[in-house]
Amino acid sequence: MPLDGEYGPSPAQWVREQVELYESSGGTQGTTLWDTGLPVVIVTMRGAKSGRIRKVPLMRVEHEGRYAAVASKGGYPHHPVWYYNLKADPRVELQDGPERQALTARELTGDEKAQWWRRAVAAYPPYAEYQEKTDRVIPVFVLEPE
Ligand SMILES: C[C@H](OP(=O)(O)OC[C@@H](O)[C@@H](O)[C@@H](O)Cn1c2nc(=O)[nH]c(=O)c-2cc2ccc(O)cc21)C(=O)N[C@@H](CCC(=O)N[C@@H](CCC(=O)O)C(=O)O)C(=O)O
Repeated sequence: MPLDGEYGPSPAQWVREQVELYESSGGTQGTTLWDTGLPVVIVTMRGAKSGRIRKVPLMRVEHEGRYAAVASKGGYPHHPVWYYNLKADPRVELQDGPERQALTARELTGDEKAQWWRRAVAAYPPYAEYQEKTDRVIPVFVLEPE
């Protein structure tokens, strides 16, 4: 069942604008992190408190049809609030370029997390710097088909 309801745009203009460009272009524009050329996906989820639809751009970390969602938030001391959304309702829709699919989020631990962390850092090396700069252990979810 698709995630529908009232959309709650990000209060961060650069994030809101990236979502708008990505979606309005059918996933042909706004698909990288600024001018880095590194690919971005859009993860749609339900707000844990508001019930509103939230759309969160994340770096694209993909392996054999599954994706990682890295709750780095630039190494800030606190988790991004979307972390709590996924804990409350793991159903997401992921847009990767023009492709959109329903996936389920599962928080990772242990060896599985370590494996996906290596993949994440390979895709976006600053993740390692973010983890260095905070005592917070950056959570990683895998987004996978049901
Ligand atoms: C600012 C806040 O955002 P956040 O959920 O903390 O997420 C912060 C960032 O992680 C988020 O903006 C990411 O998209 C930033 N970001 C990345 N963030 C990452 O953590 N990892 C990435 O790999 C990443 C890549 C990326 C690429 C492009 C880009 O444009 C942004 C990127 C926000 O949107 N707050 C809303 C509420 C959002 C929300 O989900 N509220 C919940 C309540 C949640 C709760 O409080 O429990 C609800 O609706 O019920 C508000 O204040 O109105």
